[in-house]
Amino acid sequence: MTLFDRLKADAPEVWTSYVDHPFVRKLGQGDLPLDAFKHYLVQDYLFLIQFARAYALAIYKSPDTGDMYQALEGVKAILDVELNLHLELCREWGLDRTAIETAPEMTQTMAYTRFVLEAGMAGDLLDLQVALAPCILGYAEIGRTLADRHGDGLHANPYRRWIDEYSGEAYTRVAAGFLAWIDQTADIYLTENRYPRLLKLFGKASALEADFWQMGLNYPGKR
Ligand SMILES: Cc1ncc(C[n+]2csc(CCO)c2C)c(N)n1
Repeated sequence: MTLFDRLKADAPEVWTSYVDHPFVRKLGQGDLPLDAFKHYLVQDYLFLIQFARAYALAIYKSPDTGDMYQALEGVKAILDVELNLHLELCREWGLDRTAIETAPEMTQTMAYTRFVLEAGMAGDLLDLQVALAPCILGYAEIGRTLADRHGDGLHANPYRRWIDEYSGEAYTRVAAGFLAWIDQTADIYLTENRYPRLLKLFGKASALEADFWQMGLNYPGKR
């Protein structure tokens, strides 16, 4: 069993509250209000800036160069791919980079990103990876679930691009690489007596992901 499967099995409720959140269901059904998605995506851009810093911290916390290169791939995936995908989508709604980067950061965005950064600063690479895991592996699970559940109707779904991105081959490979990377670190650092603390980090990060979706549903101007 992978460390990720063990963590999920020990935190089933909070994990489901994240990967099966009403925001995710609506995204898959295509009936999520566009204003909710826009609000989410602008905050997600701000989230990713901090997340790139967390991945950069993983380079600093790496025990060897193999880990450093793995973490570097994560930094590049965010700065070269993810942020540009967000900018492209936002441009279609008339929002440019300056508008997004000067948008006020929501409390939920701040809470989640600073939590991950703090987990990494206070701990070792394994703590940081466990705090990052719901984000990296949860989106792969969500993408796969939505593509399986709504595959036939996706051509008519306005959020198809997002679902295609996270269910696609390239992202599936990123997630598989991350899954193997955590287990490799666990082989070095994991002892049974530190498992409860890792489970707490995993549960908290998953809860903060669910809060992030909820923030999207509570978009400004919602009646
Ligand atoms: C709130 C929130 N959680 C997770 C992701 C997913 N994600 C974050 S960084 C990254 C690229 C990793 O290589 C991916 C897929 C997101 N965008 N926003």
